[in-house]
Amino acid sequence: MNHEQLQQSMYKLIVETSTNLPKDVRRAVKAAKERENAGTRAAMSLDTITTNIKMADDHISPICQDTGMPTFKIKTPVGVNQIQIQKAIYAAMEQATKDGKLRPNSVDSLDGSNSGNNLGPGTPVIKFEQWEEDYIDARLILKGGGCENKNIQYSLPCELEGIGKAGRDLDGIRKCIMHSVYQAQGQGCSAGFIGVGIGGDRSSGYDLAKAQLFRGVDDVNENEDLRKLEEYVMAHANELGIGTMGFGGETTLLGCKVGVMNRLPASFFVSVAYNCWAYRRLGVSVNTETGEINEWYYQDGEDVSFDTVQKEEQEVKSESRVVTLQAPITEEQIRDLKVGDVVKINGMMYTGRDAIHKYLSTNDSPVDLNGQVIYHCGPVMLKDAEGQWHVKAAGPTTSIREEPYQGDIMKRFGIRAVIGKGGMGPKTLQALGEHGGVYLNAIGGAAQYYADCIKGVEGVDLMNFGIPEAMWHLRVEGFTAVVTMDSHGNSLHEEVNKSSLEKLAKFKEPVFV
Ligand SMILES: O=C(O)C[C@H](O)C(=O)O
Ligand code: SF4
Repeated sequence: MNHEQLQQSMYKLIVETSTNLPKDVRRAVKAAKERENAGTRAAMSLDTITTNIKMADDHISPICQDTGMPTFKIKTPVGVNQIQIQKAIYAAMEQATKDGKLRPNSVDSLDGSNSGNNLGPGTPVIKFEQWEEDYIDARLILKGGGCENKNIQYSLPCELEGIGKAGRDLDGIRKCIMHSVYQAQGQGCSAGFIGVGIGGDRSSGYDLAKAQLFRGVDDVNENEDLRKLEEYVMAHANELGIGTMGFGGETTLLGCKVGVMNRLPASFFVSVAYNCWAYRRLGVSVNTETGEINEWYYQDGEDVSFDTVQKEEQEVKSESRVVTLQAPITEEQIRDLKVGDVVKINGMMYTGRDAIHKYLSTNDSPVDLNGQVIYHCGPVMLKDAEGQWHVKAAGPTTSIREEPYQGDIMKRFGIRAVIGKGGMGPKTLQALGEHGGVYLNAIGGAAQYYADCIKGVEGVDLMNFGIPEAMWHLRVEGFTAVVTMDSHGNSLHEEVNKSSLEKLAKFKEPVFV
């Protein structure tokens, strides 16, 4: 096989997957957008999401800053050298990382160091299979860490919060799936897609769940029971009212695919793989002799374009109060904000995620954070020939991971605003009240949209933590986010969690008997 051409084909697969959302996913996002009422938070969020999808397309830049776990599924004719394919994938991964199409995302689990090139033990995941066709089928999914954290595995029988007892039958499975959507809330960047695996052991069950994510969004399950189950979940999960980003709304789930395999007599697992709206998976068929791409998968049908609503127009339609703030921000300005307000930030903000929060809990800050804004974000960055850094993608990361540290750090350093996604817990809410702070929710996955608001990179600290974990000093203009936790004890996340739990309880009665 032509090795250079094969590497080129794998590079194309990686770049397209990272930057161009497949058509079946676009159709689902578009349908969701049409269901939401104009002016609501859900509609505004979906506008940001569709604008972001278009920007990623236009700039050939990552849809979301989180490259996720690159997972390849490759089928090869008997006799094709799989080691050669593996080498081509490694080289292509390295190149795509250098070109800013992927974030360096492979981290040593023990010492926290980032390999820098997306290669390392277990990264990327490549699964080979042989088949009797005469071409190579290569598929790739980039599944982000935030949604991966919302995967869940049930062991039946069990007792589930809200929806009650789940037995070892189809109805028990139904309950697990409904519960899985509830427990994800908005933290996996809803509206999401789920792949469900029934049976297997703990690892093959999850594999089966993830394999479902390679099915087309519009395909119909051939197994009659599973088809009914998928249709039931699609009809009812949206009644939970979790909505885009957990802001409430009509659409919580965009797809549900269920697979089944045998199990052991003693075990009955239901494994759910949750994928965010930024459902980046594509596939190609490759000629075994030339290494060239013959065909792309998941791209059937007409182009799905999103009408580009200008940011300004969105505000006019929105019912929310819009407040512009210049950092550093005063306590008085923060105390004036209420849940539901839309805030536009100008000035500086500082990124900080897992490593920075842990560091700040026992060390001094490298910069004066008094009155400043912390952004839970691990961006994709590129350095030019002059040594200047540029932001290639910069959406928020899941904030709840910082819950153990956030309140103390805000108080100790005088931080006034924290921007992230998915919300934070009671400890932070209490600290916001005591100290005079606010939590702002940015739209998860909208990495191009936010990168566009960043007008300059003025410095960086703690680069030893690696690019995603370092503290980047960003100058922003019109960085827009919604107040979802305020200094008056209100939390939209708490409200949506509570109301969706009540709605979940409505699905307690048996359906599949
Ligand atoms: O790692 C990130 O940048 C984001 C992550 O995928 C998340 O959803 O929290
Ligand atoms: S930030 Fe959201 S959209 Fe991006 S990978 Fe994480 S869960 Fe997915």
